[in-house]
Formats: sequence, C-alpha cells, structure tokens
Amino acid sequence: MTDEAVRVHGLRKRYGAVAALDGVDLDIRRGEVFAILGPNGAGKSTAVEILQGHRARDAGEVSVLGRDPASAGRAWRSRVGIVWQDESAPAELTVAETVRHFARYYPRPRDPGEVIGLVGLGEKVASRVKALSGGQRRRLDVALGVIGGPELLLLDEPTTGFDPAARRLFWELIRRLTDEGTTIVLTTHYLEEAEALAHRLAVIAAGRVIARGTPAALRERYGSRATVHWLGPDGATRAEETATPTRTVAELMRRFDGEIPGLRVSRPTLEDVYLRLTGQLGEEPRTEPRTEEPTALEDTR
Ligand SMILES: Nc1ncnc2c1ncn2[C@@H]1O[C@H](COP(=O)(O)OP(=O)(O)OP(=O)(O)O)[C@@H](O)[C@H]1O
Repeated sequence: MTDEAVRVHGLRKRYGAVAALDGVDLDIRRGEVFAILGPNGAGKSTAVEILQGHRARDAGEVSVLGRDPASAGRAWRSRVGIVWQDESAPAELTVAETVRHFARYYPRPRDPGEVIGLVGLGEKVASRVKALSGGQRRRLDVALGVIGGPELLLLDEPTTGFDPAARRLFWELIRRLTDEGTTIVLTTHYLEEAEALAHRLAVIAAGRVIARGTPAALRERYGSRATVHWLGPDGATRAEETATPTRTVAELMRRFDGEIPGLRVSRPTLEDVYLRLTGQLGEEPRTEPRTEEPTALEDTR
C-alpha cells in the first residue's frame, strides 16, 4: 500500500467555453486532511466530483486509492465516503433508521450506533430527519459518508451555512475521523477552516492551482511582508511595504530623532494573502510556475 491516497496529474475539464479545470495536479497523502480552497466557480466541486467518479474528465491522470475513479467498481466505492453538497437523507425516517438503512449498502459497515455517537447525534437517534437543524443534518450527512468505514472521505463545502459554533463542532468531528486514520479531502471557502483543519491545502482559482503547501508555509511565503505606517511632517500618512520592518522603524527613529508619529506596523492576515492570491483584491490570479515543483512550499508537518 502506498502512502498516497490521491494523485492527480494534468487534470482538465471544460463545460463548453468554460475551462473549469485547466491542468490541475494534486498529491494527497494517506491520513492527512487536505483542503481545496478557492472562490466561487474556481473548479473545486468539479475536482471533487471527478475524484468521486461522478464526473468525467477531458484529460489527465487520476488515481484515488490506487484506482481510476472513472472505471472503479463497487469494492472501490465502499472505500470512499462522500458527503454531498445537497442533503441526501430521506426526511421522514429517523436518524437511526437512516443510518441503518445506508449501512446495508456496504460490505463491512461500521456500527450505526457508534457512528451516530461519533457525529454527535446521540440525543437525536429517534428524531425525524426533517426535524433536525441545518447543522445536525450536515452531521447526519457525514454519518452517511462514514457508515461504510471509508479510508477516504470527500466533503464538498461541508460547513457552508453553519454558524460559528456549529462550524467548530464540525471541526472536532473531522479531527476525530482523522485520529481514526481516515484521509479527508474537503473543499471550502473558509480560509479559517483550512487553517484549523488542513495539514496541507491547495488554492484553486480559475481552474488552476495557484498555491499549495501547509497553511503556515502559505502565510510565511506570501504574507511575510509587513507595512510600516507613520505620519509625515505634513500630517499625511506614509506607508512602506517591507520584508524588514524593524530596519524601517530604526531608520525612521533616526530620521525623527526619537518617537515616530502615528507609527503602526501591520502584516497581512492569511485572508489578505488568500484574497490577493485569488485576484479578489483587484489583481489577476497568479499562477504557479509550470516547469518546476509548484511554489516549492515547505511541508512542515
Ligand atoms: N454542469 C455544468 N455545466 C456548465 N458549467 C458548469 C457546470 N458545473 C460547473 N460549471 C462551471 O465550471 C466552473 C467551475 O465550477 P465548480 O462548481 O467546479 O466551482 P466551485 O469552485 O466548486 O464553485 P463554488 O465555490 O461556487 O461551489 C464555473 O465557472 C461553473 O459555472
């Protein structure tokens, strides 16, 4: 068994004139949480649907748990758990009935009661699906995704629409699954989510990976420049972007011979980095260099 869960090379998919995926490479290791991050329409769902075997690709190599999802059979399907963007549970059944029902689809399902406890729905076993809150339904969706005991769980925007508390509970659930050894691939709009959960991530924009690595390495690489602000003699704010803010401040201290009026040093947040990378701050998306190892971010895991 290799330590690779997913390998994608040169993946392309067009919808008419739209290049949803324009040459994507991904490498996801067993046991890790890997986040695919990107703005609306970036190609995240398309990528995940291809990994699930639910969408055909135009070009590229895809291997998921050692198989091509386009031709893999039932045995492979039972090793890959899927949590869809849309709810999949029938509204009239109870939580327990739903989980038991889905368990029958798998050759070696997990214990339904244990899975219900794992997703934190222990107190809701007898509730009908239609009576669950949005967050509880999503947890049920995850229960259905893991009931078959998958080695790999694919989640497409699992926490969209969650309030902050529900999102944190969900993160706990993902961590528990990771502790059990499940490999997790999730798409998200939330940088905070990727930072909280992912060992590594890829940022996709306009169908291309524009950055990848650990969240820490991403911030380090793209967010290391600071901006020093101060007030000039005319009272107007001056700003200088620099990789060496201490040196800039020291120079200003000499210039002002002591206290620097209006001194402020700021660093971009990871969100600023992400928005700049994906061109949402008015700049064009940057693309990874195509000839060498993309962006060569350190993997510090
Ligand atoms: N079935 C389809 N037919 C035509 N175009 C599609 C189809 N599915 C997706 N697209 C287009 O392909 C591009 C990528 O879409 P995709 O859903 O993969 O992006 P996404 O990153 O998941 O977006 P979101 O964050 O909004 O869910 C978009 O321009 C979208 O409009």
